[in-house]
Amino acid sequence: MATRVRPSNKRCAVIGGSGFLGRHLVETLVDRGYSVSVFDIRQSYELPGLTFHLGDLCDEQALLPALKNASLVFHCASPAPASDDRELFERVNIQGTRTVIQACLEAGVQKLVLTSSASVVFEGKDIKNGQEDLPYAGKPIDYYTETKIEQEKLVLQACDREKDFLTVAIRPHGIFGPRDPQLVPILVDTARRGKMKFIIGDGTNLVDFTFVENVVHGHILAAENLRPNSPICGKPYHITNDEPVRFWDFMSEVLVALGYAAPRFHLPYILVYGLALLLWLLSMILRPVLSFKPTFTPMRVALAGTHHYYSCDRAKQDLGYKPVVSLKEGIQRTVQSYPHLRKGA
Ligand SMILES: NC(=O)C1=CN([C@@H]2O[C@H](COP(=O)(O)OP(=O)(O)OC[C@H]3O[C@@H](n4cnc5c(N)ncnc54)[C@H](O)[C@@H]3O)[C@@H](O)[C@H]2O)C=CC1
Ligand SMILES: CC(C)=CCC[C@@H](C)[C@H]1CC[C@H]2C3=C(CC[C@]12C)[C@@]1(C)CCC(=O)C[C@@H]1CC3
Repeated sequence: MATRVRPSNKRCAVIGGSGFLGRHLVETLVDRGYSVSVFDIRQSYELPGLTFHLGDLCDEQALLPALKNASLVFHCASPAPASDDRELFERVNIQGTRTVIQACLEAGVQKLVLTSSASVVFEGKDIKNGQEDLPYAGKPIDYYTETKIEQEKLVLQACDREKDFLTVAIRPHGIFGPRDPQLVPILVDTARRGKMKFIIGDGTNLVDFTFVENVVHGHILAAENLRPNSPICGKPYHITNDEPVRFWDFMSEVLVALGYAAPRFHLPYILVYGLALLLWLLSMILRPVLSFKPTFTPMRVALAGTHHYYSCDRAKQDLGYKPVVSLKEGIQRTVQSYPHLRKGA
């Protein structure tokens, strides 16, 4: 009879480990003595002792070698929200996540931690101190959100104590930090093109921005607390900095620290949202003949002009979560890591 090697509980795999969050997670896991294998469609760095497996997560045969002997898998791969490619999101976030679950079951993985998103409940309307029991967005604003909802449902529903397969979802919001390819680069690009002069709405809307190391901390706590008798099985958890801040204050602080002017003039939210919707419709209609990606998408305008901050009381209670880096320190460390994005650089 073939003997099944019992996976070590310090052996894990990170799907999407070449990405912004994935790489920070991998580095922390290695520091904490985990043996890590990375699965991604690209390799963005090297680290001693780390095994890289290149492949598409939609391909189970490519995934299986990366999951071999791992008791724990983190799934933090997704196409970038800016791609706005419906087919790609459906293939990777929905079909691909089914494949990840199937591969985990086949490889004897015991725990799966998904990086979901707090945006799964966001429909463009204010959310103040939102709890995890808010319903999923009935009318998600973009395909990214639509497929993140389905992805989270798939992973949480797959939690099965009988099969010795436990799952949990982490819902971060507005991740920022060194090497982030999205937040600071988009902001600086917008400023360099002279488009960061306006505040959408009255500028008082509160939002969560979460330093990447806090998100990593939340993921590892979830993994280490995921046991058959624990209350966290099959549940989602908000992970934020627990310091909601005005969206426009945060943007201004980063801009000014990098040498750019803070936005000053106000535009009515409804007007900008309407324009963004029109532009988006136009880009859809013209897609067969002309491809252009508007900076001001309805989702971005909604994120910039509404309240969206979340309670992480559930994570504090069930996971013992507490942010490890304050917003102030997170902003300082982030700004210092982008010398090439300073004005004049
Ligand atoms: N950045 C943010 O503010 C937030 C991110 N999230 C979630 O966190 C996760 C990580 O996001 P980031 O690190 O910001 O993104 P990222 O784009 O830096 O990393 C995603 C990684 O997934 C990989 N990937 C994409 N498609 C793949 C495929 N078919 N097969 C294998 N690998 C594939 C990419 O190559 C990339 O390395 C995602 O699931 C995202 O939805 C959730 C909330 C906020
Ligand atoms: C809180 C949260 C979920 C942030 C996610 C990151 C991005 C969605 C934002 C990072 C930079 C932001 C930004 C805008 C929208 C949202 C971001 C892309 C604008 C395009 C909004 C309209 C403007 O006036 C310019 C902004 C540039 C930066």
